[in-house]
Amino acid sequence: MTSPGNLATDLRPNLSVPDPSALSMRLVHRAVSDLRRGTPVVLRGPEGPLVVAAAEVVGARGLAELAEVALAPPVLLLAPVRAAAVLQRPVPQGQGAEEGAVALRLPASLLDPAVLRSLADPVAERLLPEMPELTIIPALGAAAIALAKLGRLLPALVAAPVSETAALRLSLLAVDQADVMAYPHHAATSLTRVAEARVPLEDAPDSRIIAFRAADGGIEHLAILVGDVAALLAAGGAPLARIHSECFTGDLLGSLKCDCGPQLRGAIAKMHEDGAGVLLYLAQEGRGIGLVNKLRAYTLQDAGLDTLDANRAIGYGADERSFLVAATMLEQLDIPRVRLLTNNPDKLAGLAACGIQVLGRESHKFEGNGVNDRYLATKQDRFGHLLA
Ligand SMILES: Nc1nc2c(ncn2[C@@H]2O[C@H](COP(=O)(O)OP(=O)(O)OP(=O)(O)O)[C@@H](O)[C@H]2O)c(=O)[nH]1
Ligand SMILES: [Zn+2]
Repeated sequence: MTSPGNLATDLRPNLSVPDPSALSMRLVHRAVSDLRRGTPVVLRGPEGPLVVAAAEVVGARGLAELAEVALAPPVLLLAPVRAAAVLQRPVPQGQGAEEGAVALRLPASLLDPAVLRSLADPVAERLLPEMPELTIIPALGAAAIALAKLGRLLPALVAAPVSETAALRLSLLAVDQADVMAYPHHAATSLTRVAEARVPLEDAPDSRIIAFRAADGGIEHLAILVGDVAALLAAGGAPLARIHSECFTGDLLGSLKCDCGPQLRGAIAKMHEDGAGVLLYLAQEGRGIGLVNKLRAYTLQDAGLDTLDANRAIGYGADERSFLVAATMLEQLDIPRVRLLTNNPDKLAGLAACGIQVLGRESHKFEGNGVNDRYLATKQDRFGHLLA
């Protein structure tokens, strides 16, 4: 008979076989959680370690911890567009603009949570009394901005060179810059199916929902399978597919500001009419900037910016999504070829680049409603969305 001790030994994973991606993902995921709660973290890179804290959420305690371990006065890392807005002048080439982060020297009087929030947030009241000087920390700055974006925080961080020994004394987490940059790829390729169920839908009674979770334990992505996709593929066909990024306002509340609600329901209805199809419902709210930032972007749109410039003004790219998530899900669903319902050329190119055969495109357009007309026009004029 096997004793409980032996059984435990048999089930123990072989820790002598390293799984670097699992370890690095775990660290990055923890670092993101720390940043979100205002705790500083250490970022290791070729230029030496930096301690960073998110300007949006850091409080007096976080700033005191940062000061305790810093080897030099802190700077504020900002995305170039935000830095230019704070300085009220363009950030010249060679000053971090092309590296993804610009560092502003922070006089001690500005090391205050409310002032930092106002520097980070284009929607907040401007509290900056004087113009700070520009300094540059190129590569590590870019990784810090990337870490804040992973946490869907405003990409603005207080940062300073750090003594790792001092950081260890305060139990601050340390993470490698390369791991931060590799994280999205690892998360997308580590998705596995975790649950599924038959869920009859109003527009497609023969539907199943399948949930996928990444190895980091982050938010799940969903696939909605309509009809018998496997049978269609076995007969040599290519099913309709829709990559739909989550939109709380449009999908759930019927917001008039976008076309997501009609696109979601419309795609499912089309798949039912067509006999089968797959809709990938991706946890990439607001083109990957998150709901909180999308609300900020909406406020900027009310002040006159379009949907693209509003994203940039808060320090994010126009579209932060990666469609590797969608390709991994299709692969796991054994769907190697699709006809894509979309007007977005990036989705076609993104899927094809990840090895999915995109055998055709079906236009997926809905009439404007009077409120979303400018949004739809911007998608066409500035994102290059296809006309028909
Ligand atoms: N940041 C930001 N995101 C928005 C805005 N309006 C809608 N979104 C998001 O855009 C995403 C919807 O885009 P998709 O439905 O994938 O469509 P698309 O990229 O326009 O391409 P199509 O396939 O042609 O529809 C959702 O995540 C929405 O939350 C906005 O003004 N700002
Ligand atoms: Zn929407």
